[in-house]
Amino acid sequence: MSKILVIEDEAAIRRVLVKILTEENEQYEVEQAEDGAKGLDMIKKNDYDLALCDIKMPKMDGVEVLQEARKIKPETPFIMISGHGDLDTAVNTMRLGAFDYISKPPDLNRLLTTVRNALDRKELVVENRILKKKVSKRYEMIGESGEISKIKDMIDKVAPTDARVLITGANGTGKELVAHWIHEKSSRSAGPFIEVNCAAIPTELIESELFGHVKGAFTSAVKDRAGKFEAANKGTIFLDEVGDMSLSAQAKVLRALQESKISRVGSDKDIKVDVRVVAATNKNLQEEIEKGNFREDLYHRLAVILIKVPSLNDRRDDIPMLIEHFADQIASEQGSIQKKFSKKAITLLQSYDWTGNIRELRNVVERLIILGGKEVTEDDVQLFASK
Ligand SMILES: Nc1ncnc2c1ncn2[C@@H]1O[C@H](COP(=O)(O)OP(=O)(O)OP(=O)(O)O)[C@@H](O)[C@H]1O
Repeated sequence: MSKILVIEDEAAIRRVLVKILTEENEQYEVEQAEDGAKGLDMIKKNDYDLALCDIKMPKMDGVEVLQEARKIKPETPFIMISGHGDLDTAVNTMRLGAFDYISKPPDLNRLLTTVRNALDRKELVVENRILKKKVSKRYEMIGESGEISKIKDMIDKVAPTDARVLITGANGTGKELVAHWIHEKSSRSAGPFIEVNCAAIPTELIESELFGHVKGAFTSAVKDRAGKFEAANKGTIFLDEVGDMSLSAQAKVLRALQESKISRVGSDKDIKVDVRVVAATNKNLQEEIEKGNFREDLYHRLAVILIKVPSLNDRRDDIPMLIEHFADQIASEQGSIQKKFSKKAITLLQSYDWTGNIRELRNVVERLIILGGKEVTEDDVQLFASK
């Protein structure tokens, strides 16, 4: 259903417009207002997908209606209807945000095409807004504790520079989120953000994954292929679980960092790359260096800036906000209404041991939303999330 409002003081024209639209498409639900003030009032109270608005009207003219409506419902498109004397004004309303204008008496074809176009665009605008919200919500960094504020400050300072950053912290503390924001807030944000999970790639494939290969470099290399460093050119590469990288891959990464160039496996041709490196690990790299598992020179190259992400147990003040955030996120993912958590339920959750960190907290919130009552209570927590 598309809700359309016709604001027109001339009864005959109003009737014609309503008739044309209702007969054109049974999905059009058309309402009418006989002057500008009434029209604006209806816009305030309802969500219309489109308004058709006459320019010359008593009480409040169409330009005023448009300007006021833009303030309260900017997403509602306006098609202005102009009479003989106000064509210039009609053209000017486009600058004020009107979608289009039609002249009186309305030409049937032009009217219907403009209406269709305006409705299509409205749908796109709304879809786009939902998508954008979804994307930014996924990466929202929730928390106001001293610990998280320090991290946010650090991101703001470090992001605009090209400095390499090493992010440390236990599993599920939000290291990837930090890396994402370093990229987003940098001048490279229009470029790619390429993530490589070094622990998930078999040792024998990591070099080819990072640097690419040429045909014949190894048995399965049937054609030339670019690696992640090349893919991340002009952007950021995020080396997650960097502590799990083989020593030979470490040597190649070191060269890429020192000389800003790489070569594909099986080739000695150098390729220049302009990539910012952000790495993360849950390992204690100092210990790995002592054990001979990690190159000290690479460590110093990577850890120009060190960001330590605290575990959830060290920032319990953020737990209530995180619960609310996840409850909201899960409700919108599942298309259900958001459940509230009682104060006591939140306090109990706040006292738990969250060694599994934020990822574990999110899973618990999801479980409680599915299994708990209308309002998630302390009993629900004890039953379904006891530790
Ligand atoms: N401050 C935060 N606010 C909201 N969500 C968060 C926050 N920190 C982490 N998350 C969410 O928790 C989950 C785990 O975060 P993330 O993947 O960044 O952790 P990680 O430290 O990279 O984990 P791993 O070491 O296992 O790769 C993600 O879904 C992330 O969006």
